[in-house]
Amino acid sequence: MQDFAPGAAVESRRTNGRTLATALLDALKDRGARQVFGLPGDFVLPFFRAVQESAILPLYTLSHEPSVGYAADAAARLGSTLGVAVVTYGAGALNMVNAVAQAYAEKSPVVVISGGPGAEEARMGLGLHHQVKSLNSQFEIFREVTCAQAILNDPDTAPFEIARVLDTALSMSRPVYLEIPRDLVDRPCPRVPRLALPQADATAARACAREILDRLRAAERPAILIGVEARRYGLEGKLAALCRALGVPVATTFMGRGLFAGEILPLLGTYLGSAGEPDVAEAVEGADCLLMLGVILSDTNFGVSYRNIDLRASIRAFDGAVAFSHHNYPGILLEALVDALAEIAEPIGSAAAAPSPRYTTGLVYDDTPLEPSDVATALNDLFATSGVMPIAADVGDSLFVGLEVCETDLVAPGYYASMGMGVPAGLAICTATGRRPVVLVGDGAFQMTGWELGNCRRYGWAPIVLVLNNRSWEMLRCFQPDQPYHDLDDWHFAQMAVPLGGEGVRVETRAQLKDALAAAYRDGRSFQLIEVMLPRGKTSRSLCRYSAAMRQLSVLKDE
Ligand SMILES: Cc1ncc(Cc2c([C@H](C)O)sc(CCOP(=O)(O)OP(=O)(O)O)c2C)c(N)n1
Ligand SMILES: [Mg+2]
Repeated sequence: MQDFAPGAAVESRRTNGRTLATALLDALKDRGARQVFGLPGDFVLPFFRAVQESAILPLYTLSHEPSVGYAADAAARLGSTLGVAVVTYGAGALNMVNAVAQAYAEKSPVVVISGGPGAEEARMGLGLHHQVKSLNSQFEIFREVTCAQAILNDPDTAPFEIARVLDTALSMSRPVYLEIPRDLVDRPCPRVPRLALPQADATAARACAREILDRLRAAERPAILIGVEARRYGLEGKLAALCRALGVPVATTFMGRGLFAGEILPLLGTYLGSAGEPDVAEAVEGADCLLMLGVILSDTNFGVSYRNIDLRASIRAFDGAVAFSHHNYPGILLEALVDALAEIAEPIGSAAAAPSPRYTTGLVYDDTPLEPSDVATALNDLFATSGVMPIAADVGDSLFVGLEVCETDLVAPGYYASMGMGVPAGLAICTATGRRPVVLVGDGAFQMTGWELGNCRRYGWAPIVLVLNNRSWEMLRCFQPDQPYHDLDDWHFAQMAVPLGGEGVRVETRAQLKDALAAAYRDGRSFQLIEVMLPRGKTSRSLCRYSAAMRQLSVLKDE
């Protein structure tokens, strides 16, 4: 049982008119949540009413629960804070499991709040609508994709359960699950206490930092690889300063793409193994001491390299521990380690703040038919003159086109890689940052959640949405070229934009794309859908290299 901050017990006897619902909403806001995404149902209507009437957090509803989960996940990533998804019991919550699984795999602190059966109806002994097997089935399903869970069925313990679950979401940076019985929503409830957060062991962090620096100093070719925890724990500024002080070359992982936008540090670029820039691969794979900070050891981060990284010569700080080749330091939070390293940092290498990695610009204005990488070049040209915009990229070639756009904030599921996040994440960027995003999404992924654009008008959202329409599941065709089921029909998405409340245009040439982007940038009154027609069988340079490397690797493994 975790300790509570002093005075928590005293506070617990005063409710000050708070209810279980408003105590939960206050606790979410106190811990950094900025909005609630949701889709109601009868089990959660009482809680929805409390969200609406209390106005503690703004409420945005979307049209399908996977999108609610993706939007809450994106809001969490963008703000390095809690994202909130409120859904009904059964049909709603279980519809969102995949999005929450993605948040778990990619370390995003989404708070799932599901309405649940009240005590009386639970005792009726009848199967309830939306119930699957037992009344606890949903709780058990979410246990597998979250790091902490609670059913708030006891108002006396509810404040402490809420504190335990929310503070675990923040410290682990992973999703959590709260079920709120619909007959308890308005029950009086004291303020949710602040837990006494686990104190970082500064002595251990300093000892670990000294050992790391000794190893980096002793190495001939040290390198640093930084992953998503840098964003999840809001450490990009501290890490950029540390890397400048050390003078060691830095790369980000595939999932860490978009980190350090606007920061100055010796950043080589994104490590993509043999599918990326050779000099970046050489620096990472050839390092005789690779310091990995906040990196998920996944196939998408490391799976495409001819040379396996020598993990025995690497040091990995992840999930609150630091692993060396033959020993570990448990209980070292990343921020405590970065602070300890910064205390003793000195120049080890001579890698100066590198010029920003190379990105293609100068798309020729002519009638040449478009290819996927032209989209990145056109965006780089736009950003060079108008300033960068945050990007949400879906899975398919749009994920790889996003790699070819210059450094900017990027939300993309680069590891769990579920389709459907692009448009909902773009809508979340509108609410979480107040900035106008660019969404990169393929036609297949747009068929899944693109319709959420129909919610833009009532909330005043105006994303620029680039639908890469190759009438194909093209990324799958890269892996399996000879099947007709990768061919999709032409859905003419641009023609659907106006009925959904936006503007749409179909483009086929480089000149048409440049004109459409310029017009979309000028028109912030509604969402702007640009349907980019692309040939089947053509992919971006990055996806082409990635799939070639995957094929080459599978050939090598078969030999
Ligand atoms: C929810 C979901 N379903 C299926 C997949 C498998 C899958 C891909 C990955 C490998 O798992 S890439 C891809 C095709 C994407 O098509 P589209 O959006 O049109 O993009 P593009 O044509 O650029 O490929 C699928 C179906 C997935 N990642 N996520
Ligand atoms: Mg496609």
